Amino acid sequence: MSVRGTSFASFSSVAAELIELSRFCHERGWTPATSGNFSARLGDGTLAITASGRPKGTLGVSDIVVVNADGRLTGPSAARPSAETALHCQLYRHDSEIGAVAHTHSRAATVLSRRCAQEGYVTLSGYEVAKALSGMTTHTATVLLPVFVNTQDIRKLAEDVDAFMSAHPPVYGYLIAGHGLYTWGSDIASTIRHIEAIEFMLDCALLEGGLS
Ligand SMILES: CSC[C@@H](O)[C@@H](O)C(=O)COP(=O)(O)O
Ligand SMILES: [Zn+2]
Repeated sequence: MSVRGTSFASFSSVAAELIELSRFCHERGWTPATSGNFSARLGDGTLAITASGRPKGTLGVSDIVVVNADGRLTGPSAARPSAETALHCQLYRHDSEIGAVAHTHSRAATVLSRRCAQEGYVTLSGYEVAKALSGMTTHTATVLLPVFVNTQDIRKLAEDVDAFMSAHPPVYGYLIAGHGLYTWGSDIASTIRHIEAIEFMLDCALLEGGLS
């Protein structure tokens, strides 16, 4: 599928890739109702991001908006950027290698993040598919996903995520309790690989019924 192998040449090509990525996640049940949001870096330092409140299975190009590094619209638009734009901006600010970000509300991420909210992290250990994560070379490594308390204070959450990422690199993604998963990659192709791998491991962990 064309989601794999993205270049960040133009808004229209990035928008098409984001629409496809959104549909890909929606078809797998990872973005129920209008949940989830997706973004990618454009060549000029701005970001293309899904508009707020739109059903992620049927996005059109008018459902993708452009914001600057602070999350503000770069031009007139009938659509508002995602309510969680600040979480995307934090990631792009934190690491210049991040080229795309995906946020899902899958059943596994929702249940496991609630189950592990007290501990503050979900550990995914012993899964071969962990090697799909960039830089991960062995299934024996543990993927640790921090779990943050859910809040409507997105700016504060972004600060907390930033502090965690600075203190505990490398971070492949994070969970928000009862809410969902954020993950990212150097481009849309690696982001979709990461989200598939992490969602798969979360599904396995949910089936296995235990986590520490
Ligand atoms: C439909 S409830 C989910 C939202 O509150 C939010 O968490 C979400 O993921 C989507 O917000 P959005 O503003 O559409 O990007
Ligand atoms: Zn959300």
